[in-house]
Amino acid sequence: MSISQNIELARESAIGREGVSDTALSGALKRSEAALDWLRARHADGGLRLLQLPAERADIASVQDAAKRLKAGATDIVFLGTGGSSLGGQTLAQLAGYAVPGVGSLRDGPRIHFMDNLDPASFGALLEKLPLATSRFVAISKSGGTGETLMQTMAALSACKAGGLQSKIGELFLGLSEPVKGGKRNALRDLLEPEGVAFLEHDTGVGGRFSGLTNVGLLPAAILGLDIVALREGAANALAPVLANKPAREVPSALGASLSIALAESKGKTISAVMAYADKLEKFAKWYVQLWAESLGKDGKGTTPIAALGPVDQHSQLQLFIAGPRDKLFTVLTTGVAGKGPKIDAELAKRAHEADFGGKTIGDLVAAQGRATAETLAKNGCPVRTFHLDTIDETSLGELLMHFMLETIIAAHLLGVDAFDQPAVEEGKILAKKYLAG
Ligand SMILES: O=P(O)(O)OC[C@H]1O[C@](O)(CO)[C@@H](O)[C@@H]1O
Repeated sequence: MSISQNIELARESAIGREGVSDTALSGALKRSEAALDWLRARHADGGLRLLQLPAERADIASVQDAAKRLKAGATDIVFLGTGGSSLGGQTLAQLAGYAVPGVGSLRDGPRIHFMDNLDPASFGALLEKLPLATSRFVAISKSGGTGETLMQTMAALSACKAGGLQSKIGELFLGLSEPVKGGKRNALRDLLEPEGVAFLEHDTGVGGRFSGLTNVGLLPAAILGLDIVALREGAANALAPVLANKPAREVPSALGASLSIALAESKGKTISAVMAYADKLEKFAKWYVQLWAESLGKDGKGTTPIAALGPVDQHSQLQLFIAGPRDKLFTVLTTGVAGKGPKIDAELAKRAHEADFGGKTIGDLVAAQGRATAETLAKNGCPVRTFHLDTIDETSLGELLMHFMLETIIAAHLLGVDAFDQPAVEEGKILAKKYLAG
């Protein structure tokens, strides 16, 4: 295991009445045994594809090949897709420097653009400024029918055609969507295949928000030079305790889910705030928000996820976190940054009235801040669980993603909701299409 979870600062015995009682936690852990049995059964019968992914290697070569083809001669690679068709990829890409606050644009290699939000100004500017002949477009949609992705793809196609690149569309574009089956139409395929665009197949058994470790997330990761097998190996580390038939309290994902739901049910902690102390985990927190929200928010149930980044959000949300309503469970993620980064000159530190900064590294301060935030929250009666990753690499990130996917599935069992659908978002989509047509 390359990550460790600690829930001690979320217990009533440690922080007082706002913490989880032993009785409530034990009750939820007991109920989560059924979820673990279900996961083990689905792993054995292959009924939940997500659980096969950690051991899957058959698709690695096709992802590597596609990455190599896309990268050849490319100045820019544009990912078209939204929600789960983008966030997993962004999370992995950030490990290789994509969109790391402040320094993402300094990365070597092709520029990477994830156009996950639809905005006419951004997309218009992108198409105007991109060197289209050396750009590649990857259109990702499990269903093939998401309006935002179709709009982006059509606009990009038209721009390339207008730029005299009609004969090159097959080289410039790649699609990633479910295969057509049962006569069901797939709009993305209908749009791109007649132009000679090849497709990678979206795993039919893995929903968008759970697809970060399929080719949806692994393709951008491979383009950015990450070790995609190590991502899967990391995921196996999170799955191993589930499969090892351990009791729920020894399975980190079951313990996390039980803590969360026990605190929601017994102490009204209806908000789950994740605060990561690493720029490279900023997208991870956004990915978590979609995963938790779309999987659990059903039938009047669910808890509301919040993403925060440390230390910067100490200067933004922390006041509310510590002194606002007592409705949150905090998850603080720290990494082994002590001793890392630029070292501070002692003389300069004195002149800045911070003599104690002298001889310390930036990582020393960030490590101290992560620890201090968790302890301050706890001292103020706010339940906190901590995660520590010594290194943020492919193995630990793969483990982290799988941990949270398992935790979400187990939490859904505890709440009695279906983790894998999202019926409520369909209503707005239908109405938006009606307004557009009218
Ligand atoms: O991959 P698709 O089918 O384009 O869907 C994109 C996103 O839209 C949703 O279906 C609904 O918002 C998400 O669940 C999904 O990740």
